[in-house]
Amino acid sequence: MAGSNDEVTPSEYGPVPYSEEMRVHIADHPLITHKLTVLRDQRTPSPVFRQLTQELVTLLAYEATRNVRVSPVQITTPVTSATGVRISEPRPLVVPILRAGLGMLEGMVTLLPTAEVGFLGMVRDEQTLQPTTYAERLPTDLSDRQCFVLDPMLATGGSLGAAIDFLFDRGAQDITAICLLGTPEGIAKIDEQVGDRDVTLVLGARDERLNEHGYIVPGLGDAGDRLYGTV
Ligand SMILES: O=P(O)(O)OC[C@H]1O[C@H](OP(=O)(O)OP(=O)(O)O)[C@H](O)[C@@H]1O
Ligand SMILES: O=c1cc[nH]c(=O)[nH]1
Ligand SMILES: [Mg+2]
Repeated sequence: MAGSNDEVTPSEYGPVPYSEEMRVHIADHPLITHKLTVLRDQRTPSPVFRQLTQELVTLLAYEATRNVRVSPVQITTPVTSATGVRISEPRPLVVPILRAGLGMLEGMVTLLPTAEVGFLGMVRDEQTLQPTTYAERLPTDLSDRQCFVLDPMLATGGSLGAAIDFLFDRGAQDITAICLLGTPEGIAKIDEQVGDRDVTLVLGARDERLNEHGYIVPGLGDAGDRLYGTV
C-alpha cells in the first residue's frame, strides 16, 4: 500500500549529509525529470511504466559507468592504425534485485552488452520493513569484478544494504547501485553501512522522505506492482 494521497511536489529538498567516501550522483537533467514525472503519475499504465524504466536506466547507466574499467586496444581504421579501448576482463557484473530490478535490466545491458548478469531475489516484509533474500544466482568469487546493482527504489535502504553486503561477502570491492528514486533516510543508511568501502549511488532523483508505511514520498508507489500489473 502506497499509504497516502499527500500532494507533494518534487522539488529541491536541501542537502543530505553523507560522507565523502560514498559517491552519490543525483541526476540533474530535464529528460530524466520528465520521464520520472510520467512514472510517478498513478495513471501511467504498466506497458508505459516498463518502457520508461528501461529508458531511464539507460540514461543513468551513462553516469554509472563513468569509471568502468577499460584496457587499451590496437585497431586499424580504413585510414590508419589507432589505439582505442575496450571493456576490461573480468567483465562487469550487473545484478538486478528481483522483482522490480528486473525491469531495469534491458536498459542497463543496452549500454553494457558484454556484461555478465547475476540475480538476487529479495522481498521486503511490508510490516517490519525487513528484507529477506529468496533467490541468488551469482558468481562465487566477485573479487576484481565491478558490480552494478539495479533496484528502482531505495526506501529504508534495507534491501539495497543487504544486497551490498551480499556482494561484499563474495569479495566485491567496487559496487555501483542505480536507483530511480532514493530517500534521505535510505542514502544515509547505506552511507553508514558501507563506511569507507567503495560504493557509488546513482539516483534519478532524491525524494523528500519515507512515509509511515516505509514508502517513498512523493515516490511512485510500489515499483514491482506497477511494472508487472499486480496492483
Ligand atoms: O529500501 P527498502 O525499504 O528495502 O525498500 C525497497 C525495496 O522494496 C521494493 O521491493 P519489494 O520488496 O517490494 O519487492 P518486489 O520488487 O518483488 O516488488 C524495491 O524494489 C526494493 O527492493
Ligand atoms: O515507495 C516504495 C518503497 C519500497 N518499495 C517500493 O516499490 N516503493
Ligand atoms: Mg514491491
